[in-house]
Amino acid sequence: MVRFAEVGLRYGESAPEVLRDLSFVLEPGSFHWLLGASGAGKTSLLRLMHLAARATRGEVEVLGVALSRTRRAALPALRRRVGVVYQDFRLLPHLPVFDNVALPLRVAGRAPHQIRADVTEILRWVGLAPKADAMPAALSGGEQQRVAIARAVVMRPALLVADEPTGNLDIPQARRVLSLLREMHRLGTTVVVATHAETLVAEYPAASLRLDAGRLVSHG
Ligand SMILES: Nc1ncnc2c1ncn2[C@@H]1O[C@H](COP(=O)(O)OP(=O)(O)OP(=O)(O)O)[C@@H](O)[C@H]1O
Repeated sequence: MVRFAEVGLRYGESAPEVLRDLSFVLEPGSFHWLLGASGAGKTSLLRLMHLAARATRGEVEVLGVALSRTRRAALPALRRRVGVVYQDFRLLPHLPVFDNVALPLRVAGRAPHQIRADVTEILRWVGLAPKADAMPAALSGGEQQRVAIARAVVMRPALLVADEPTGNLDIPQARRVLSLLREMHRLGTTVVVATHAETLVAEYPAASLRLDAGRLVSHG
């Protein structure tokens, strides 16, 4: 579950709040679009959800953990339960596909045979098993995004957030990426997808959070 109560965020002490008075609950296993004009605060809201930023007021609870009452030392373990996908993929360019996907498992200290099995399985799931040894630059944008999704879900996160994941893709590639995010939802993951892609939203009507100038203007 994700719960925000009266949350505000400002970047710097004298800066204005970019998120204001956000209160909502996302039930476990739900799928939400995150909508709003450019600058409305979508990326900032997702950063709070994947613990890349800390609320400057109010309470954020991620997967049942109230962050204001949590020691810093406990955050890496919580972070490992949240998968993140970005518009610009953020793959490591000097590593082949397999190693990009293996990275979170290596950081978590998993055994090599387990890493091989998990990465092979997840690459098959995103349809990229034959590209395991390819370098990211040799892949299409859609393929790179599917590698990024594989890396985000290889730790089997309970929460998956995607920030404009189809922004750099054409419609067929975007549909394929979205179908993977939907499949994660079908498998029980809580999923939040920020997007401007009204075509995709129309094709897949789902609950949404809509921001306007840092405020939540609709949820449902
Ligand atoms: N690191 C930062 N430092 C200072 N201000 C920031 C920072 N990141 C975002 N902002 C400001 O916060 C506000 C919300 O930005 P944010 O990126 O969250 O919006 P967004 O809805 O994701 O926009 P877009 O759709 O263009 O990506 C903007 O006014 C932006 O300038």
